[in-house]
Amino acid sequence: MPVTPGDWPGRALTCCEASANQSGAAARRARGVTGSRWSRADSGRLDVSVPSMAEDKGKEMKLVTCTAPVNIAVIKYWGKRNEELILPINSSLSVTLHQDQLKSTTTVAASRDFKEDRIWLNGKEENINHPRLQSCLREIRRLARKRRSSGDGNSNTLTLHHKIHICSVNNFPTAAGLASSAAGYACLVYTLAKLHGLEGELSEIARQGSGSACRSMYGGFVQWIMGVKEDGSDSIAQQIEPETHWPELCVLILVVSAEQKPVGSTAGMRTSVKTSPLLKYRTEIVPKRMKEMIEAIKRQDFELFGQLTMKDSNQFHATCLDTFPPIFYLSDISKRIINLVHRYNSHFGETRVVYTFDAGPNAVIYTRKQHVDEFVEVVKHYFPPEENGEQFLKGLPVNPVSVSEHLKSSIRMEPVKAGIQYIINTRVGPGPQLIEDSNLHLLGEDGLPKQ
Ligand SMILES: Nc1ncnc2c1ncn2[C@@H]1O[C@H](COP(=O)(O)OP(=O)(O)OP(=O)(O)O)[C@@H](O)[C@H]1O
Ligand SMILES: C[C@@](O)(CCOP(=O)(O)OP(=O)(O)O)CC(=O)O
Repeated sequence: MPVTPGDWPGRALTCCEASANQSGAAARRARGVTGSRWSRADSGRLDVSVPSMAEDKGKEMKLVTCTAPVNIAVIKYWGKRNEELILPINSSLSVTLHQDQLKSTTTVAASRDFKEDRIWLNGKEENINHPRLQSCLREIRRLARKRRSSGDGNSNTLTLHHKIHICSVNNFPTAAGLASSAAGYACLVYTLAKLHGLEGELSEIARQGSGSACRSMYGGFVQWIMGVKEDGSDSIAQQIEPETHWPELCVLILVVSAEQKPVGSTAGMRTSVKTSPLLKYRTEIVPKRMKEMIEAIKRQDFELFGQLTMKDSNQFHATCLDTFPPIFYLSDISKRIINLVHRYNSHFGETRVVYTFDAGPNAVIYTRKQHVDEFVEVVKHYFPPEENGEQFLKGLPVNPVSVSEHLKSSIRMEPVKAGIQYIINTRVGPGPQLIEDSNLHLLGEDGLPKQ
């Protein structure tokens, strides 16, 4: 999906939920809906009210909208021991990115007038029978029934019997190695939980949409504990520190390519599990790395955090190369970025910037506030943006500074024009949010995507 400049300015969001009482006409429209045709509610205002049991007997549609963040692992998850339940072969750890820059937004509507469950993703109707989507829907409904029968919480009986419509958008490229599945499934599970009035541990369900999604259920610094139980009930995410813990930590995403990647994470890790001896060795190394990484984060030790992050990214990509046939996620530009980071750090004799790469060529750079301006300038110098290209710097503002000749002579690299398409400047952020403003629902009064 192309990213339009209008996607970038962020908005702080708060909580609430809304239900729309449909007019008879709107309800009839929803009943008559077929195929993937989009139509727009012709009468404007949504009547926002919390449904009561009396209203339940009438034509009632309950709408909930939430957002969820992307997370980028510093200790990577790669490989499953159970494909169906999505149970990993090692624990992993990530940083949740701020939703002012990158987020999924999902609206779920429940109505007795809906004939079937449906989903629209980034403006296009998708198959609701996708097994991972079905796992999330099934598990949320199971949890809602369980909570209801145990009289726990305020689980909402109204919505349990109704079919639902789901509409979701990402404000960044989907399936391009920017963790859209993590934000997307976390958002879906969180929104469904709000619809059913469910609180508490939900990462076990998000995990069944996409493994890395369980970590997007929390803000700040998050570990996914691999667990040992066969039913996966102990394979859950846990927050290590909240988003406020390390205020100097900054994140730059260097987008090399926003194209869909040739080998998806699911297929890639499946082949690695079958063929890579290095991946087996990795499972022995990760437990110690996890401990050290948690310590580094707690102590705000950037040197250790950085060394572990880069080594873990490199080992993940070495595992991909050790897979047979090999998987290449890093491009020549990615490798140049790796060299640039090492030369930059060695010029200063300390770790100032660190890289990590997921299943794609885009670099995620972790650094501290005091180095952002200079490093962005260095990136611009070695990867000069295309004139008339799209806006190069998105997200948080950066102050222009000059790069010293001394630094340039240490780095000594040939600039590559337009090697990097754009940079997203962001920071550590909170977990999923419920949206208060009913104007922001992605589904209209008729239960169909607004155009
Ligand atoms: N907002 C969303 N709501 C529901 N599902 C989504 C959403 N966004 C993405 N997905 C699902 O995730 C899939 C993309 O996942 P994929 O792993 O291929 O890419 P990625 O998550 O962007 O990259 P990576 O996991 O390697 O960082 C989509 O095809 C779709 O099925
Ligand atoms: C390289 C990674 O980003 C892999 C993410 O894999 P996914 O979570 O997308 O895979 P599935 O569980 O099959 O959906 C590393 C990470 O995020 O830890």
